[in-house]
Amino acid sequence: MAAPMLRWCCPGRRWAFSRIGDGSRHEKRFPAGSASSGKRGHSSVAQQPFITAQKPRKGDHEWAAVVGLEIHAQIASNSKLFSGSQVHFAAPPNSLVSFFDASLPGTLPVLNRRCVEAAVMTGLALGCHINRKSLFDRKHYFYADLPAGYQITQQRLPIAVNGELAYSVCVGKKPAWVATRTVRVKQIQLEQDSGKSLHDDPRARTLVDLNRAGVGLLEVVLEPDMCCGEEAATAVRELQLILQALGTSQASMAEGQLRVDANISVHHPGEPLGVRTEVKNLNSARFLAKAIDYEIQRQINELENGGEILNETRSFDYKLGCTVPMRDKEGKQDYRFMPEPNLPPLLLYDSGSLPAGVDPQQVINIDQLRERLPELPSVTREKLVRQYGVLPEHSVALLNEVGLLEFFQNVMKETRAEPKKVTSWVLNTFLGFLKQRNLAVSESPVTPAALAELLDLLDRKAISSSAAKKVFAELWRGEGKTPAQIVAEKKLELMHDQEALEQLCRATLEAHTGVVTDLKKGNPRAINKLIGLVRKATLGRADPAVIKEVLERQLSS
Ligand SMILES: Nc1ncnc2c1ncn2[C@@H]1O[C@H](COP(=O)(O)OP(=O)(O)OP(=O)(O)O)[C@@H](O)[C@H]1O
Ligand SMILES: [Mg+2]
Ligand SMILES: [Mg+2]
Repeated sequence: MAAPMLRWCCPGRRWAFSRIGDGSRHEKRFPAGSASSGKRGHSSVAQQPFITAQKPRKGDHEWAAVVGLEIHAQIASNSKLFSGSQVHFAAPPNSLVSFFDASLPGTLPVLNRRCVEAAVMTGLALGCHINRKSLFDRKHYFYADLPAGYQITQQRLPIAVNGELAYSVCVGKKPAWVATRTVRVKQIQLEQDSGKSLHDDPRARTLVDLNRAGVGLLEVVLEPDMCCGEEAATAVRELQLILQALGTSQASMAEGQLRVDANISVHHPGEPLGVRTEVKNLNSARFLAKAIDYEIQRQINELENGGEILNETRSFDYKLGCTVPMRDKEGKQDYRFMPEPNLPPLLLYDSGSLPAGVDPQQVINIDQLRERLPELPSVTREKLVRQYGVLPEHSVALLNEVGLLEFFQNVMKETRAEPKKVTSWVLNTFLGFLKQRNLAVSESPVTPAALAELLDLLDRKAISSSAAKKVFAELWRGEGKTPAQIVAEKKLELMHDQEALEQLCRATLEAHTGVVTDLKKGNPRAINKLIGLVRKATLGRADPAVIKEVLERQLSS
């Protein structure tokens, strides 16, 4: 499929800072330091330069893209939203289904306190207003994995409204900027998940697994404040980190605990927003970004060719890299919303409004939940910058990989090396090894203690940095040797015998008179050649700075 030329702008690109939406979006920027994060080889979208489209050429119509997300996060709870069935990933099909989940007549919903607390905590963390009264509604649609024929959700009066999600992006290449952007949170609603339909194509049948039916979900609805796939993926990543920090959802996209519907439209800047399409059920940050960018281009092409955009539901074909209309969702669906008659309004209290003498187990006190809020990722990042002098974009990278921050902090506890050095080793060497082998931090054969010891050796100049790389590669083999043992076995310790080094330098100068002549003629590279020759003769065990000093002294004498 040939990629058509992009002619859309995203606020934040160096060439187009126009604002779209209703103007509430804002951005704070600060320099990200000298190191460009784009070349670090990280997979995270937040680490890539934030430029994906071409500058419109003179005469081109400029297009602005608008993206709004609906994010479904599975609540981390032992039991379902309205029944006592357990919640487990990958349990045998239909092994976690109560009569209520299967919609047998005569069964009634009982609200799970833990799910309500998770919604309130998430709302508080996103600066939402928590509604003291919220309502449950039935949303009707027919699907084999929805036995009741409706889903219980909060359409009329959701539990939390009007919040804000702030996230950091690296903008530009060199110099890079870390910019903080915000997207408005329209609402957070509690709702039930559906079951799963397993399509057995060879036998032309569909099997239904109801284990997921009735699991509690938080639907976080974001206003249409974003403008491209990368921005949306970065916002989702931040929300994922927040949910994980709160413990309200494990939010693993791979395990389907975080699923995103992306709403996308395009318009000419200054004109009303265009008709949106909705790309359903994206469960990877990469596919989310790809699906959105594809859909933006498709809509622009369609409109430029005289076509129109239908308000339709689409899915992303990740093999072809394109969005396609969903056959079963053609046309606007009528969900026939109605109040859920079996659930009374959900009432929440704060310390001031708590009725006297009430059983604390029977009510939820928002103020108590506020006190239980843990440190949020944005605060952790600020602390890293303040406490260790870590560059802002490095603080983003440290939080972006599960377990990486803890690894970094554990190395810091045990080493004398500077935080800057530790950050560089953790983000470049350590993360590089992990990425190359597609491993998680928890699967690393190198422990924080081993890396700390290695960095100590480097810090007291016992080994050179190239030797340190060799030691790290050896540690990665996971044979249980300590860095000091590897250094001793491989004879990697720096040469401290000054007399021997002097002799090697002298011998090198005598054996390579051509290079010496070159140097004297003013070729600046010749000295590096000589340093390289001496290093080779020492098997990489001499410090290049010391070699240079000796060579220059001998040459001038
Ligand atoms: N013109 C637009 N372009 C892009 N996104 C839009 C536009 N208008 C609204 N949106 C986004 O569409 C989403 C609407 O979500 P909401 O849950 O309110 O309704 P829905 O999609 O109709 O319902 P459902 O939950 O059944 O999918 C929001 O994320 C909002 O930001
Ligand atoms: Mg929705
Ligand atoms: Mg929707």
